[in-house]
Amino acid sequence: MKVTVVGAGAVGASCAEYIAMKDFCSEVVLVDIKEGFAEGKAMDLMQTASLNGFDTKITGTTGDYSKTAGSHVAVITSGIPRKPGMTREELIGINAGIVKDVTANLVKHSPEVIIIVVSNPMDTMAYLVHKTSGLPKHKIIGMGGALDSARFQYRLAEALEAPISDVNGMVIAAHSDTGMLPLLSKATRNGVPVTEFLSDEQQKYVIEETKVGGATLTKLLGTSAWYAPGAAVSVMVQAIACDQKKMIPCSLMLEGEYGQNDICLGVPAIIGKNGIENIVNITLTADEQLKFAEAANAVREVNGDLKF
Ligand SMILES: NC(=O)c1ccc[n+]([C@@H]2O[C@H](COP(=O)([O-])OP(=O)(O)OC[C@H]3O[C@@H](n4cnc5c(N)ncnc54)[C@H](O)[C@@H]3O)[C@@H](O)[C@H]2O)c1
Ligand SMILES: O=C(O)C[C@H](O)C(=O)O
Repeated sequence: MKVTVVGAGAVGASCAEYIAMKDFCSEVVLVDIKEGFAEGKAMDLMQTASLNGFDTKITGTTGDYSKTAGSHVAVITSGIPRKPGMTREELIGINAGIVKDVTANLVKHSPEVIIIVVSNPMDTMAYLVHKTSGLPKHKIIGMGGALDSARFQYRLAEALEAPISDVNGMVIAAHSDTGMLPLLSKATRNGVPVTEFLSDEQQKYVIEETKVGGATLTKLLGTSAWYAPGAAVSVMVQAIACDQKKMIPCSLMLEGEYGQNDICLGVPAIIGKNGIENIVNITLTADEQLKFAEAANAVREVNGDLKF
C-alpha cells in the first residue's frame, strides 16, 4: 500500500509519522512545494525507524508527482493554516487554488487514488475536489469528523471525570466553529447515555468547547493543531489500507441523504478498501436536524465563493 501526503508541514508530517508508527503501509511519499522540505522531513522521519521499530519507507519530493504514481491513498494537507482570530473559511482564497492544482497532479499520476482532504475550509475543499477531480464520489473523503469526535470525547471525559476509553461520541455536520454538531444525545459512557451523568450546564460546556476546539488550540499555539489532526488522518488511512469497515464521520458528497444535495458535509460512513463503502443514516432529534440544515446553508454559502 502506497500513500502520498501532500504538504510536509505540521499536519502532513504528523500524519506521515503516525502512519509509519502503525506500520501498515509499505510506502509513504511526502510532497511539498518548498525546496528540500519534504525530502528533509522524510529523512528525519526515516531516522526514527530503527528507534520506533517500523519498516514503512518514507520518501520526500519537491513537487515531482511522478514519485507519487500508483498511490492507493493521497492525503491533501497543502495550504495555509489559520492564525489566532481567523476562521477556517478565511483560508479559501489561497487554499482553493492549491487544492485544485494538487488534485489534478495526484489524479494524473494515480487515476485510481482515494483522496482524503484535510486543507481548510475542509468541507468546501472536499466539494472542490469532487467538482474538479473526475473521481467517483466514494473516493473523496473529507477529514473533520474523526478529529472533532476525538475532541468531543476529550471534553466528555473531562466533564465526566472518566478515562477517555470509557467514552464514545460523534460529531457530524460542518468542520467549522459554528457548524459542528456534537451528538450529545447519542454519546455514552460504557453504553450509558452521558446525559444521565452531566448537568445541563456541563452538557453546554462540552458542546461549546468541542465546537471551538480548533480555535482554542490556534490561540494557544499561534497556528492550528497537528498531533490530533495527523492521528485522525492515520486512522482513516488505516481503515482503508486494512479494509476495516470502520464507522467514521467524514465529509462526503450528499445526494439526498440527511435531506441535502450537492454538498460535502460530515456524516457517519463505513470506511474500507474502496473508500466510502456506505453512508450511515442515523436518526437525529428535531433540534439536531435543524442544526444540520443550518450548517449546510453556511457551507453552501462558502462553496458559492469557489471558481472552477
Ligand atoms: N481538516 C482538519 O481537521 C484540519 C486539521 C488541521 C489542519 N487543517 C488544515 O490543513 C492545512 C495544513 O495545515 P498545517 O498546519 O500542516 O500547515 P503548514 O503550513 O505547517 O503546512 C502546509 C504545507 O503545505 C505546503 N504547500 C503549500 N502549497 C503547496 C503546494 N501547492 N503543493 C505542495 N505543498 C504545498 C507548504 O509549503 C507547507 O509545508 C491548513 O489548511 C489547515 O487549516 C485541517
Ligand atoms: O482549527 C483549524 O483551523 C485547524 C483544524 O481545522 C482543526 O480543527 O484543528
